[in-house]
Amino acid sequence: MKVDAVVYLVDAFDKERFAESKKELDALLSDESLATVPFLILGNKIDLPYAASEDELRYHMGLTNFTTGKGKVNLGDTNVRPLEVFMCSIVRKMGYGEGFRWMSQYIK
Ligand SMILES: Nc1nc2c(ncn2[C@@H]2O[C@H](COP(=O)(O)OP(=O)(O)OP(=O)(O)O)[C@@H](O)[C@H]2O)c(=O)[nH]1
Repeated sequence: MKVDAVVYLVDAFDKERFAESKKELDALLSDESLATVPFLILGNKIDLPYAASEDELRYHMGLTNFTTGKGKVNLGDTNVRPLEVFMCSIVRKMGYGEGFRWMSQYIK
């Protein structure tokens, strides 16, 4: 089975479960069959006042200095896997569009 991309949705409000979520994400990130597959990490529920910020989420997921940049970043002639964090609110229909647009540039 060919996987084009991975979208990983984290509940940014459920801080108690960040460690659990990081563990699952690490397992996917270290899966050899996904080594070159773009990863979109969505931090959901930012409409809630105590939801984690993007920086907090990045930190707790162990992604600080590991994300590859928003906007158009050409990784074509590198073997760097595209990975970015976008914050969103699914109920408010906000934020994930940017994430999916970012991801689409890396899908052949
Ligand atoms: N405030 C808010 N609630 C949301 C959002 N997206 C989903 N929900 C709510 O979250 C609930 C579903 O919940 P989760 O507990 O996140 O679901 P889950 O990931 O399937 O379950 P767990 O594995 O137990 O976390 C529903 O009541 C949704 O309405 C959002 O962007 N903002």
